[in-house]
Amino acid sequence: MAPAGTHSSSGSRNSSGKKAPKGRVPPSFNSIKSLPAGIRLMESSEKEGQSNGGDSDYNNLEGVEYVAGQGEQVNDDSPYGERAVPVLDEDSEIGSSPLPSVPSIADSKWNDTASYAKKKNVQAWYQLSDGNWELGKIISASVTESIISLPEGKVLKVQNDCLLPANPDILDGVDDLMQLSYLSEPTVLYNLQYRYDRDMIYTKAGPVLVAINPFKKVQLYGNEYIEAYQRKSIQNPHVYAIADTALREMKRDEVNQSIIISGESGAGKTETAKIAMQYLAALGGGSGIEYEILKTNPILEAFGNAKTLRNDNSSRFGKLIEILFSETGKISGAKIQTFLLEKVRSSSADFFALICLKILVSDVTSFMNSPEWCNVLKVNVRTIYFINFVLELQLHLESSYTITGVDDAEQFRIVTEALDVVHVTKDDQESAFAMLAAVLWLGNVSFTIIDNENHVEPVADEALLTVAKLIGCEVKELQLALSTRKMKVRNDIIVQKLKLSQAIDTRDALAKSIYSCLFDWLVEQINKSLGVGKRRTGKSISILDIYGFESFERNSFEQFCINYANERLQQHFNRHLFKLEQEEYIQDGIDWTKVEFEDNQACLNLFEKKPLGLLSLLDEESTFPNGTDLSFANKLKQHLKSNSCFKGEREKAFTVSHYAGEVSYDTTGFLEKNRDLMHLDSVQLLSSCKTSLPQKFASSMLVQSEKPVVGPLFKSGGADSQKLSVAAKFKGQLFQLMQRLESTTPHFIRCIKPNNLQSPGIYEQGLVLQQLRCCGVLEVVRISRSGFPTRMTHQKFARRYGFLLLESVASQDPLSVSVAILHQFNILPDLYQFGKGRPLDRRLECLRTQEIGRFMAFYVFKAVSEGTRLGAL
Ligand SMILES: Nc1ncnc2c1ncn2[C@@H]1O[C@H](COP(=O)(O)OP(=O)(O)OP(=O)(O)O)[C@@H](O)[C@H]1O
Repeated sequence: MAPAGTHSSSGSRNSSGKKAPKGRVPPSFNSIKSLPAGIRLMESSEKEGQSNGGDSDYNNLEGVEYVAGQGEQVNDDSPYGERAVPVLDEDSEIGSSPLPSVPSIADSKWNDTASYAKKKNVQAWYQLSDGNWELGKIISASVTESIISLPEGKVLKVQNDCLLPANPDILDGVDDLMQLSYLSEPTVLYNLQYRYDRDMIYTKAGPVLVAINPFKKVQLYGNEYIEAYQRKSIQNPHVYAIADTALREMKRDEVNQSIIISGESGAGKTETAKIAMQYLAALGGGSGIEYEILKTNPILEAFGNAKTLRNDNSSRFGKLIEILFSETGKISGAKIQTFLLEKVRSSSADFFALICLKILVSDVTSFMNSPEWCNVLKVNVRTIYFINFVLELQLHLESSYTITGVDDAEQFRIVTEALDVVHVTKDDQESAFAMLAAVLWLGNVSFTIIDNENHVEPVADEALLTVAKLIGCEVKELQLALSTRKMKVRNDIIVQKLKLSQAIDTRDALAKSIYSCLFDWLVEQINKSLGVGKRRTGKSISILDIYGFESFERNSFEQFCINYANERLQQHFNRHLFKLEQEEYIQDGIDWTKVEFEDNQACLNLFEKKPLGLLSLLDEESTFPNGTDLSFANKLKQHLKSNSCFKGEREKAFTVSHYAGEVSYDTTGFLEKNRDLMHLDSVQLLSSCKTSLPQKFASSMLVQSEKPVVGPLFKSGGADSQKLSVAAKFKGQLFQLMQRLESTTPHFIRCIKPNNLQSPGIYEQGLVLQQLRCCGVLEVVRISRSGFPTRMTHQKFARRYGFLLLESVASQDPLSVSVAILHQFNILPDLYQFGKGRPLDRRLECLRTQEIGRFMAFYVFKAVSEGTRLGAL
């Protein structure tokens, strides 16, 4: 697998061979390819070769006919409302497509159909040497080879098994990938690109919503659209549609819901989460609390996001926001939980410095105009530019920290206004900004060597004095905390002087701790403001915005944690979409061929197994005072070499086979980041401060270290704070999260980044494909299509179609009515199946309706759609 972060940009603008869109078509309320609005394909005049299914007459579109009044049925049982399935003749070639799975080049059916293809001037996908797919026209074909012409006039002779069939033009840009007759990597890529080129950034992949980041404003949002989705006058895939379904299902089933948004950095997760929140706020609002909830976004973004190489506004934390509803369906409050704030990202404190800068100093203009703020923060524009963290940061990013197109002064105003809305008092705001300024100034604290053993002392300059003033401590105390460490030896306390590197580490650790405590404190303030306390009565919708799978050239502890979290989330995804689906069929006695899917349990075991899993071994090594990154790597190789998901690499590296591909980790810094030690001297310093926030931070650090914990505690150097390892804490949070998600009905949104330049209009095939593979989109379509995507209770089926029966069977039970309908219209038995009925949920349903609820499922996609059947009837 090519690493996502290092993927070579082999794609190009509109690089597929299909004709480029003629100008941009603004998205209209009716999607151009939501075919259910009454289009059906007539039988092709030429049916030859239909049995092998790969030989449709793509160019013959005269057969498209409009059939009135067939697109209005809403399928209440479908997770995302009405299915947008093309209405096709029962035996039309699209309906009878034989390709429910993603064929590899080797499985191509092309050989069988080449001669027909040639005769009908069929098009096919051909993979170029750069990995991109192009659409070629078959000029001539033999049993094994074809001659194809590519868009730029190139003519090639290729092996037939290097070609993949293309879909007929009528399927260009369909709303749901499930509708594609030929489902393969190029057809999926092309369909998504077709839509993306027309600003239709949302596409369904069965039950999953795929969202492609447009990197520009698209006309798809706002009240008009919200109302249209609420009224269901628009059926196009959208985040609003997902939020609407979640809201309806929460009310209907009285079950908590979750919207799980994933994707790699810059793919659009946070924006998507905000769009979902916007919809929920519009529909469930009224009390005013929704306004507060929306205002949490600028605050968390200001304090927790940073400009990175991949995203100008990258969230450096995972976030779960649970929106609570009253029994009447109105928003009553919310609760935010954050995960693994990335203060560990860099040992040189540059990331959190960047965050501070974003709030404090990127707002240069307003600082110039605001002497009061400068006074509060003890900074001015000139000094800011000379702060060490900033210089380090500029070097690190090789670019300026300023973000093009962002009005800093306006952003600063938005953040302070949002803090007002969530009831953070002006005094608290001032203290919070002072803490950020202290973090920045700490970066400027320098040291002089005072003896020939390289011991140091902080220089009592402007930086040191300002930090002391901002946090409210004596300068002397600060100097001591940064240059000495108290050690307990038997009953005596020994004061050890620090060497330069130790002092720098201590300084940076203090800065990081202040920053992360400040972030936690802010989240706590927000939760207090949004909390419903005992008033909580109804259900909730949780929105999870969490970093996706990461694979870079160099992968460290952060990628290790992030990818572990993604393994768990992938299992959740698998469980819900594949496993539960299959289990349901088995329970219902539905006869179906088991569809295989990648189960990632083996990889999770590699991480979680005790005592010989990656996490346990990491914690064990972190507790050894003499443990090093190298000894950790060696231990892994010693104990895990026979594990099929693990591979030892040279020196300090190892490779894990994740569901999304292999990732090699470099263990450099693993132990230090996992221990994340905070020296007691620094905690004591903060608790001795006269200002309230540092005192609060100190006590929360102490509480954390004193908490009874399950997992290893770190105690090194005698007097250091004992605490849970970062990995153990992360695992605990992840387990809690999974438990919470397990009790909800999930809705999945997969965000895709179309290019690494963060620019509109560029669609890099390779990059998109890589992400589609990583998030299992192709797999989910394959599995959903090969099952029974439409299910109805017998009652519903009988109610809906019973009137079509020639003889009145009103007195009969719903099952008999259903059977009669299917028999009357000679519906082929392989197109549907009757279920046995569900032991629990269906029985409850029965109790509710006082009817015998038995369950029936029938094929939709393999041959006909529900709409087609109506047409046929
Ligand atoms: N629906 C959208 N419409 C317009 N622009 C968008 C949309 N979604 C994302 N963007 C643009 O892409 C940028 C990155 O999106 P976002 O911050 O949501 O990514 P992310 O997946 O949350 O990244 P990270 O994991 O780094 O936080 C946004 O700042 C915005 O400019």
